[in-house]
Amino acid sequence: MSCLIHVAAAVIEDGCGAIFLARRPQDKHQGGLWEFPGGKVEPGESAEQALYRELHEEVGIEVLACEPLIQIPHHYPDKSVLLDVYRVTEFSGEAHGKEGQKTAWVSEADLGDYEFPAANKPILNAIRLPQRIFITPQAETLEACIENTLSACKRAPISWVMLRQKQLTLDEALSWRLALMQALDEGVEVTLNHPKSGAASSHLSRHLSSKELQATESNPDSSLLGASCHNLEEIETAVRIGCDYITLSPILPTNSHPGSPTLGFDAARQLIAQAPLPVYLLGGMSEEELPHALAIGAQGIAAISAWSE
Ligand SMILES: Nc1nc2c([nH]c(=O)n2[C@H]2C[C@H](O)[C@@H](COP(=O)(O)OP(=O)(O)OP(=O)(O)O)O2)c(=O)[nH]1
Ligand SMILES: [Mg+2]
Repeated sequence: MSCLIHVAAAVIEDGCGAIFLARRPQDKHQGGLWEFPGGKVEPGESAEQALYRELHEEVGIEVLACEPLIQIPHHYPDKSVLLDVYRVTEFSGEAHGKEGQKTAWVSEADLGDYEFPAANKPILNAIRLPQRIFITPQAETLEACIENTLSACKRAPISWVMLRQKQLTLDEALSWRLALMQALDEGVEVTLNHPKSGAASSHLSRHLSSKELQATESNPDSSLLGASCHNLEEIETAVRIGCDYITLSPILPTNSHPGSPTLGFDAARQLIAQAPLPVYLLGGMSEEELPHALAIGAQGIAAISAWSE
């Protein structure tokens, strides 16, 4: 860990859906690529202090409010960095390229048009992914599944649903997914968690069990891919095959697996620190646990019963 260069970087938001980017000078490491402004944490500084200083020096703003977004350890051939990324939600001053660098306010949807250093892929995922994943409880019928999901969406601002109905064939699961999408508000993502999902058409958001993860060579297309992980080895596999996010479980005891060993928040925190991708805590999670999950660096929580009656 000691050879990692600690860097504080900022996702500066204008409150209307745009994010401020700067272009790295040609002569610097990763030169010519777009970046989230920031720089190296100096000895004696906290990451947050470095963030405030760098944003004052590089883009001429004073940070008024920020929150941790994600930490990414990344190894380039020539150096290793630990990107400590914060969301800057309030600031004073007008952001501009104080050191002559090119800058742009870019809408979240257009971030994909910009070329970033390789370490930044997880930042882009952390920006676009929500804090909650609702996993559908096993349902006898499609109608019951829709009903369960709609009622969960009424209890919390859920914009991501994982359709997990292991009793269905792949074709049935695909048609349930379409029906579910039609029943939900526009913009709610439905990810398929099914043992045969690899055989479905590409461009489908999919979630792999840890067993399927072991059998997957790489992310074959650019669609959103996630995996269930329980330990560091599985996390490393998920990163290697190009997963966009993972769930980490079991965090706390659950009714569905009484007596099973759990990770707890401390082990989860240590695993998250080593995971260069957004992590959702799973197992015994509820709205009350969400702030705790965010505080240890998780992207959010995934749950079945948290938002059910
Ligand atoms: N600020 C920033 N750095 C990034 C991003 N992605 C990424 O890989 N990096 C890497 C590139 C550099 O190796 C390192 C940041 O160092 P830096 O060159 O910005 O450091 P600095 O502002 O303190 O400038 P200096 O010491 O070179 O004068 O982190 C990103 O999005 N933002
Ligand atoms: Mg910099």
